Amino acid sequence: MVVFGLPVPSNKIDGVLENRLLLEEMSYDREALKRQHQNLLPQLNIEQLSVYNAVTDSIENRKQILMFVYGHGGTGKTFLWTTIISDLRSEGKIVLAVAASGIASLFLPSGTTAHSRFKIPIDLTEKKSCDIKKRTFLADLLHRTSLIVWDEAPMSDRRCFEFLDRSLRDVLDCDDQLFGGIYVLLGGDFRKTLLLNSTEFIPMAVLQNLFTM
Ligand SMILES: Nc1ncnc2c1ncn2[C@@H]1O[C@H](COP(=O)(O)OP(=O)(O)OP(=O)(O)O)[C@@H](O)[C@H]1O
Repeated sequence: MVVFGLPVPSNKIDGVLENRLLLEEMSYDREALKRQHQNLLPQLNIEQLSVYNAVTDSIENRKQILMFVYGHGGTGKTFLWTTIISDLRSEGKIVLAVAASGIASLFLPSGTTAHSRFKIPIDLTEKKSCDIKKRTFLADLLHRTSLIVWDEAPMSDRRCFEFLDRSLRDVLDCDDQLFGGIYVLLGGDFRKTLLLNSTEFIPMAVLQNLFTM
């Protein structure tokens, strides 16, 4: 760069360029996202808007939000996620959009499965946490993450949340806060659950205790 008289990138940018995971999350077309957000926001109904305001206010005020958005199919959860995600990503913030299944993740903007994103073990009986190590690209990404959106959450085994909680507390060195202090927005429909053993669900009472619903 110096030889060709070009500006040398700072060490900070070097870190981002090296980390493919971070680069992916920071390469969105922010102008296009801004336009998308400007188009979607005025269309939100009152309930969608109240969730939108709660999430954006909490991020602005740096007060952790743990929220569960419960709505049956077709009530506009994906529409709401897209509005929130386009807003935050247009401001350069990192939002990790995940879903319980691959099919559901396709409906989220740049969504992935929770298992793939957080390295949740396939066999949940074998381990006690996700395979996330400190000082890795994934740990760096999580350090910079503003919000996790987890769609179709009732379809995920409760151990997925427990493993992620445990791992984030460890990786983010924040043992006294749920999910290591990361803001978490869960959503889904309890009527759309797989026929699992009842001990594999997140009990409703636990959700009501920890999350705003
Ligand atoms: N506020 C809104 N204004 C206009 N259209 C909306 C609004 N909210 C939702 N929709 C439309 O309603 C339809 C269903 O919404 P959406 O897919 O977000 O529901 P969902 O709750 O995610 O459904 P599912 O749980 O089955 O995935 C979509 O076509 C979406 O564009």
